Formats: sequence, structure tokens, C-alpha cells
Amino acid sequence: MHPVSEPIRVAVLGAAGRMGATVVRAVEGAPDLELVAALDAGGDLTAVAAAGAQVAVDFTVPAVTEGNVHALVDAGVHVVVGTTGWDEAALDRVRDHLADRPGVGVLVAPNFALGAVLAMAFAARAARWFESAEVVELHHPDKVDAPSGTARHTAAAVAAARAAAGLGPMPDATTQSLDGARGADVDGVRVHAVRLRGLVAHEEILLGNPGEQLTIRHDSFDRVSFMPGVLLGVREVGRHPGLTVGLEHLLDL
Ligand SMILES: NC(=O)c1ccc[n+]([C@@H]2O[C@H](COP(=O)([O-])OP(=O)(O)OC[C@H]3O[C@@H](n4cnc5c(N)ncnc54)[C@H](O)[C@@H]3O)[C@@H](O)[C@H]2O)c1
Ligand SMILES: O=C(O)C1=N[C@H](C(=O)O)CCC1
Repeated sequence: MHPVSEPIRVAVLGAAGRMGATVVRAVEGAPDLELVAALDAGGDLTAVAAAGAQVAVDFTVPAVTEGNVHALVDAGVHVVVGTTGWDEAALDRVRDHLADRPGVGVLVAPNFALGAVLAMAFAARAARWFESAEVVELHHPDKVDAPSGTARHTAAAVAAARAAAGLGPMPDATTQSLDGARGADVDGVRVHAVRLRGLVAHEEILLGNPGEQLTIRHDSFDRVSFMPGVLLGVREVGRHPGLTVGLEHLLDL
């Protein structure tokens, strides 16, 4: 007889939202996980530790997610964060906080869809071979942040790969434009955000050379696409103390 291990006790923050509600169903459907708390705006964060949660999953809003993480780290609860809007300064604050809480793990991942993580990795790998690279992200119009966390993460990875290969700025003769026409600048990579009813979450990385183009595209048609990655994060975060940024670090890419 194999010993039967106890389920991991999980709390979900933002449980009434589009992603939070999907995560609640995914946790309830996983035999090795147990949902012990589901909170939305106005909920009492101390209920998470009080319910015995070992891992909390945060799909809330950019304005509150960092505060949630610090409170949960103080309570000794591992955190899986899908909420976007993080910048380097906020990530550094969490990293510093975790240095005082050895054993606690926080995973911040802008995209939990396995295909999106692979698209980012492929783009970073291809970037050094192309003169030009731009990112287009396309989302549902209820999204509050732009560009998407995924697009920021992708552009930063493409920029780092270009810098490591010794590539300079991309060709661009634009000297006159309406504000915003050339998109946002993420480490020198242009990022364009589309908001359109009917979409869920989509990204294209366009890579150009004289006479050729490589397009890497990923589409999430349904929020269930994020669930295998979220559940992987829940199962793994306790084995990765400190701060991990990006699901790619758990996928052996
Ligand atoms: N990492 C990924 O794979 C991934 C995938 C989809 C969405 N997202 C991100 O997840 C976030 C949520 O997206 P969504 O579409 O579910 O948004 P949503 O607006 O549907 O849900 C957010 C929920 O958070 C709740 N909330 C607000 N303040 C709260 C607080 N203090 N405590 C608890 N709950 C609070 C809101 O009431 C709402 O129910 C966004 O930042 C989005 O970009 C990430
Ligand atoms: O629906 C959203 O909002 C999404 N946000 C993430 C992002 O900003 O990258 C991931 C995809 C869906």
C-alpha cells in the first residue's frame, strides 16, 4: 500500500472574477487539492491563514495584488500570482521581503497557458536572428491594464536576447507620428495593444528580416487554457522558496 498524501489546502483571491471563478472550479476538480477559502473584494485576508491554506492563488486587480502578497508572505502562505501590472520595483520588494521569510515561495506568472509560455520562449530564442521584432497583444475589452503582462514579459525577453547577441536598435525611420501610433516601448521593443469584444487573450510576436517574416502566435480561446499552469504552480510553489517570475522556470524549458 502507498501512503495517501494529504491534499494541498488552497485559497483563491478574486474568486468572483473571470479567472478566480475558473480557478475555484479547477481546484475543486483536482483530487490532490482542497479549496479552504475563496475571497473577493471586501474579504478578510486573515481568513486565508485561519482556514489553514498552504497556498493562495491571486487573480485580483493590479492595485491590490502586491499588498495581498506581502500580507500572505507574513502569514507564511505560499502565493501563486496571475494578476498582472507588476513592475521591477514591486518584484524587488517581494524578493526582499522573502529574504526574511525563508521557506516561503511566491510565483508571479503573467501567463499560465502552456502555449503562451512556449511562444515567449520561442520568440526569445529566435530574436537574435532578426533585424526587427514587435509584439501585438489582443484582449477582451474588460481588461484594465495595457500592454498585457504577457506582452511586457515577452518584449523584455526579446530585448534581453537581442542585447546578449550584441544587436543594436531596430530599424525605424519614423520621425512624425500621432501619440501612441508606434505602441509602447518595452526595453526598445514596440508593443501594441488591441481591445476587441469577442477576444479572450492572444499574442503575436512579429520578427522581420529583409524578404522574410516569422510570426509566432498564441491564442487562448477559453480561460480553461490557464488552468493546467495554475495547478502546476499550486503544486510546485512550495518547493521553490523565494520569488520565481514566469512559469517557464517550472517547465524545464
Ligand atoms: N497569469 C495569467 O495567466 C492570467 C490570465 C488571465 C488573466 N490574468 C490577470 O488576472 C487578473 C484578473 O483578471 P480577470 O479577468 O479575472 O479580472 P476580473 O475583473 O474578472 O476579476 C478580478 C476580481 O478581483 C476582485 N478583487 C478586487 N479587489 C480584491 C481584493 N482586495 N481582494 C480580493 N479580490 C479582489 C474583483 O472584485 C474581481 O472579482 C488581471 O490582472 C489579468 O490580467 C492573468
Ligand atoms: O484576460 C486578461 O486580462 C489576461 N491577462 C494576462 C496578461 O495581461 O498578460 C494574461 C492573458 C489574459
